[in-house]
Amino acid sequence: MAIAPLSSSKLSASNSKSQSCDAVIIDGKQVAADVIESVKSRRAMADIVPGLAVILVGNNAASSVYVRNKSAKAEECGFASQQFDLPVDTSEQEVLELINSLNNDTNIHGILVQLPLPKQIDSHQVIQSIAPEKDVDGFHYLNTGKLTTGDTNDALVPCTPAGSIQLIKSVMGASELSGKHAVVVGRSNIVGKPMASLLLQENCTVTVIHSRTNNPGEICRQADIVVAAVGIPNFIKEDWIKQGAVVIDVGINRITTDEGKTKLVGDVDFENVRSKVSAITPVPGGVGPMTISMLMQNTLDAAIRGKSLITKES
Ligand SMILES: NC(=O)C1=CN([C@@H]2O[C@H](COP(=O)(O)OP(=O)(O)OC[C@H]3O[C@@H](n4cnc5c(N)ncnc54)[C@H](OP(=O)(O)O)[C@@H]3O)[C@@H](O)[C@H]2O)C=CC1
Ligand SMILES: Nc1nc(=O)c2c([nH]1)NC[C@@H]1CN(c3ccc(C(=O)N[C@@H](CCC(=O)O)C(=O)O)cc3)C=[N+]21
Repeated sequence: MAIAPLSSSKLSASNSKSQSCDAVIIDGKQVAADVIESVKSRRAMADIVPGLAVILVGNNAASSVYVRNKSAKAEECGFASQQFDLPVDTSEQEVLELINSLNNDTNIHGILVQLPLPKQIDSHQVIQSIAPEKDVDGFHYLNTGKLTTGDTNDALVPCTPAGSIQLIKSVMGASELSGKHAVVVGRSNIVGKPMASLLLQENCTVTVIHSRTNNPGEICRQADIVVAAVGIPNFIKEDWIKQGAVVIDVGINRITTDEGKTKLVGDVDFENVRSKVSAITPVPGGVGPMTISMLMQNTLDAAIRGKSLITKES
């Protein structure tokens, strides 16, 4: 197994293709750690303490783990992190009031509401109530609008797609990405759609597959780049993949093995697909750690922009 360290991150096309029998397993933990190092040094240079508020409603076990990981990483970066654990029966109004107070809190630069929310709360209303400049998930209309129009200079871009692009760029130069056929499997607002927008911006030819797509395997087989964000284990099979493709597995699925153990797997049949690809992300250790790193990057960017606005106004 070849692990791609960041030092060899810009593998050339010929390089990656010659490894088609021995795929590069993209080391998401390493790329994510490099992003964190850059966040730490930029934070120190800017001499600010970014404030990140993470709101968790209810006690979903997986969500609690993610939220704890986010808060721990924020502290490691020198941020002030505040975690709000609200009971499962919290009303929408109570969440909106909390967000309103965080929107007005000058020590808070980033607000994240962990999804999914309990059914009495309309997640759409909640997300749109976050001040766009503090929307570090990049889910507010202003940020999604900026992304789809290509106005990404001061947009907050959704963390998972932003991290996935960075992983693709760790094995493919920007010029190589241009003109490639990228197939995104999944069209959610948090992964599939923003992923397609980012790939378009990299001049890829983009196809999005969803649950109503006819002949998904046939389409996927044409892809130079496959991004899988479906939520179904082993959804992407070996015969869906073109020789030498780059495969990014966003899926996070908890399955029970024959031995009765819980295991984390992606959406790609990793063991059978890996022999065909030039590069592939593992689960765990692929996109997941990048999501958290990009959240830290977005929070720092939001804090730096907030500071420069205050300086300009004063
Ligand atoms: N690694 C990370 O950091 C993150 C991982 N995830 C993981 O990524 C996966 C996707 O998440 P998310 O986008 O939120 O999930 P959603 O459930 O919101 O979206 C799933 C998408 O897959 C499509 N889909 C479902 N079944 C099929 C099918 N049979 N054929 C083709 N397409 C299908 C759906 O199509 P349709 O729209 O037609 O229903 C939908 O667009 C999950 O495993 C999630 O846990 C999510 C966020 C971050
Ligand atoms: N508002 C909001 N923003 C999100 O970004 C968001 C969300 N809600 N709800 C849930 C999904 C899922 N998600 C993950 C983040 C990190 C890992 C991650 O770090 N995964 C590790 C493994 C962690 C483990 O062992 O469980 C890995 O893949 O290596 C996974 C999934 C963010 N999401």
